[in-house]
Amino acid sequence: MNYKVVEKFVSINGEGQRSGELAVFIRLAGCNLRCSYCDTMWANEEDVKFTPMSKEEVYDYIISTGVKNITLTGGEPLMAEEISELIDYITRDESLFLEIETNGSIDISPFRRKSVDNLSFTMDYKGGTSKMEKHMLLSNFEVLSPADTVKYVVGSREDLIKARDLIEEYKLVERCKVYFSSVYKEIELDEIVEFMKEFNLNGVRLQLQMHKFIWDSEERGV
Ligand SMILES: C[S@@+](CC[C@H](N)C(=O)[O-])C[C@H]1O[C@@H](n2cnc3c(N)ncnc32)[C@H](O)[C@@H]1O
Ligand SMILES: Nc1nc2[nH]cc(C(=O)O)c2c(=O)[nH]1
Ligand code: SF4
Ligand SMILES: [Mg+2]
Repeated sequence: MNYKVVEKFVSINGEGQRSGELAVFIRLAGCNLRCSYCDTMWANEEDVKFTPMSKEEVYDYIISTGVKNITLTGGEPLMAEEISELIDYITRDESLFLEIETNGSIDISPFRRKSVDNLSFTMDYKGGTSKMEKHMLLSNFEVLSPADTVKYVVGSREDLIKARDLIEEYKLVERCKVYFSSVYKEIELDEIVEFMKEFNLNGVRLQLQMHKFIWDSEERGV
């Protein structure tokens, strides 16, 4: 089985629990959603150029970098055929830590491995601004573990209000990490902070896409 790799690179992880640390990025082609704000829509085009790589070739590339954090992303990585083989192949090396960026529309339970503790999901909840909210699979909230993250990429107060409601309904802060991220340049960052203060959102963390402060926001391979 070959995976459609559109990008592979080492950078600083700009998002999530390991942001600021080095990470190897494996970006796969294709996505089942079309978020209004997607900053990687080029990877989802039908005719996007990719390098077909086997799980062994992906693993060998990862090892060649000497970097221990891996971010498997896309596009939507969990929609790739036989993706669990790649996930299992990478995580069998306990010196590596695999983080999967996923869009919240795909059931993550088949990929959860009880015995594996070097795998974490960073799962979006797509709010109204994305125009993809109807695709959210709420049952995923029951599958998340303390190692995982729910990421709300917010572009409006309505997105924030929905996030707050779900955080409360599913007691998410007790279940996993909860991050707010801004749709890039769509919402004033202090509006998010004021919202967190207004509703005493203890345990929720505001993240900024660090890589967009280091490089141009359109830059690829970073
Ligand atoms: C490109 S997506 C790929 C993984 C997966 N398809 C998803 O959406 O979670 C990686 C992350 O970038 C975020 N993202 C995409 N476009 C963005 C933007 N314009 N501003 C902020 N975050 C963005 C997504 O919400 C997601 O958390
Ligand atoms: N530097 C950097 N960090 C990231 N963390 C998650 C990313 C993603 O596109 O999934 C990403 C990305 O595209 N670049
Ligand atoms: S799910 Fe992720 S890759 Fe797909 S369109 Fe939305 S942000 Fe882009
Ligand atoms: Mg990105």
